[in-house]
Amino acid sequence: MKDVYLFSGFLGSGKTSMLVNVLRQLKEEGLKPAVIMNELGEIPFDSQAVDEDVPLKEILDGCICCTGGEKTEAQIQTLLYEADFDVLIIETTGAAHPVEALDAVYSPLFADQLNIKGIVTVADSRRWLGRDQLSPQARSLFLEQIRHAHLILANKSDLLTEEEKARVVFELQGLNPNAFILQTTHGRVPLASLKSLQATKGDKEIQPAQIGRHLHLNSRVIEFNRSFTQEEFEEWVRELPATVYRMKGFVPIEGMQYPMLFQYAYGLVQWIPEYMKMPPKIVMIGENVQSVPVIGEENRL
Ligand SMILES: Nc1nc2c(ncn2[C@@H]2O[C@H](COP(=O)(O)OP(=O)(O)OP(=O)(O)O)[C@@H](O)[C@H]2O)c(=O)[nH]1
Repeated sequence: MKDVYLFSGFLGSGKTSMLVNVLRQLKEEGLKPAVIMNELGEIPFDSQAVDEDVPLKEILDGCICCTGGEKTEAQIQTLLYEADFDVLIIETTGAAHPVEALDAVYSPLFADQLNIKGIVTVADSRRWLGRDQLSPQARSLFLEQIRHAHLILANKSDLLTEEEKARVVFELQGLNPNAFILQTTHGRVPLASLKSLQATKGDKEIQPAQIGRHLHLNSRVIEFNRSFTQEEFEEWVRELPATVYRMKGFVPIEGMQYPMLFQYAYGLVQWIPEYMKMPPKIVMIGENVQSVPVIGEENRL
């Protein structure tokens, strides 16, 4: 039997950071992991985080209504057929309801080959404290991801005071009294905590809330035809509406040879120099992102 973990969590909470960390630990133990990754947006950005020797299937989808169970089921089938692995990790998009994804894994097609260990939800601790700023639909999704988890990471704890950390754990435990909660930074979860999970059969009966269908999340690819200073770019980011939840990609910055890797999640911007020429574009994910004014577009009018 192959162990299966489902990684869930709101946009930008730290799922890919956790994935990278867990893959490393699995390899150190001599286990062979495989990954299924569903991403919103047309740029296969997160898959770069997975080493080439790890079998990987990805769905790049702009529309969350289409990232449903059938595709996951087909991906699992292909992996079982093509690849040799011991542990399967399924990273859902930050817009997915974890139980819908779990449903696909419980398919009778491979019930005798997969041992479903459980849902691990990464929560951005700061976003948890600021969850009232989310639209009601986005907040419901965030809460559902926590409610159905078997293990919760209260991630980004480096950004909180001791008092805030205690509050986050207390509140998360209140919402999901059955899950084990860990305070983490950069998704660093000990492999032993994952291994000790065993999803209860009762989860199969949970009716998916289908929240994703009502949450009008969309993604937009923004291409740049000029360079910016970091300051002007960050000023644009600061003025964006709160319904822009996530951005990632490559931005041409004045004085830098190649576009810099840029990440944005819940008010935090991260820049990392790139040593290869990556395409100067980012993906923006949120609600109604089509109407958001974009930096640099004034030149094209
Ligand atoms: N300060 C801080 N930043 C973090 C932590 N974990 C992740 N980040 C940053 O948060 C951003 C998003 O992290 P990812 O791991 O890509 O999040 P994700 O959930 O995979 O994102 P999506 O797949 O786009 O939903 C990146 O810029 C990370 O470097 C943490 O514990 N502390």
